[in-house]
Amino acid sequence: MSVDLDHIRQVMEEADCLYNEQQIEDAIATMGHSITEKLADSNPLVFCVMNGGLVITGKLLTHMQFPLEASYVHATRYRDQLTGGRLEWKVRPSQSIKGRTVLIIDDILDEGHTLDAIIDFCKEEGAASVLTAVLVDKKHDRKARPGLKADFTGLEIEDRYIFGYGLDYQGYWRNANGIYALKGH
Ligand SMILES: O=P(O)(O)OC[C@H]1O[C@H](OP(=O)(O)OP(=O)(O)O)[C@H](O)[C@@H]1O
Ligand code: HPA
Repeated sequence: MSVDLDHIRQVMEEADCLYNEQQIEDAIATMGHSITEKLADSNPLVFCVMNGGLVITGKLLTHMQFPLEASYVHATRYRDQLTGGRLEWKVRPSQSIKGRTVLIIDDILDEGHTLDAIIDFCKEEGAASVLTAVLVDKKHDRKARPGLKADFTGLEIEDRYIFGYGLDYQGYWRNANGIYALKGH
């Protein structure tokens, strides 16, 4: 499918900025501090959830100055759509997670099916403990289970379709240096 770049540019021009770069960087630094307090002595295995987790993971890692191993998993359920479908695993963890403390980092906890599936997988593989960190938690009552929360959350956002800082609109604007809400959604 060909992409209309004029549309992609227009989406950014019309979007509402919910958080600017400084607000997000401050939230990431606070998350890094909390994660360090909790995990500094646990030799964790840290997984970025590709693709959306790319930006937050890279930035968060520089606030985690203790021994850890960093790697990635790739799971997707939105595939350029505005609503989620079935979770598809593209890359599962390549190293053994048995007995390890695992930290999963993603851009967003929306309905939470993605994180839940990755948590279940890590537990089935014998992880000693599984913690989660997300840049944003979307406020609504459609969570995969009541009260679902990440262990570390950067920012809360209203119930709109958002992009920037790893989050995409039709595969674009993961590189936007703020968190933006799509006009009309
Ligand atoms: O909480 P949920 O409702 O499950 O949604 C959150 C997931 O959706 C997005 O991934 P997506 O499937 O769009 O793939 P992407 O990371 O490649 O954008 C996002 O990066 C999270 O992984
Ligand atoms: O609001 C969103 N924006 C981009 N990707 C997403 N994946 C789940 N929710 C969202």
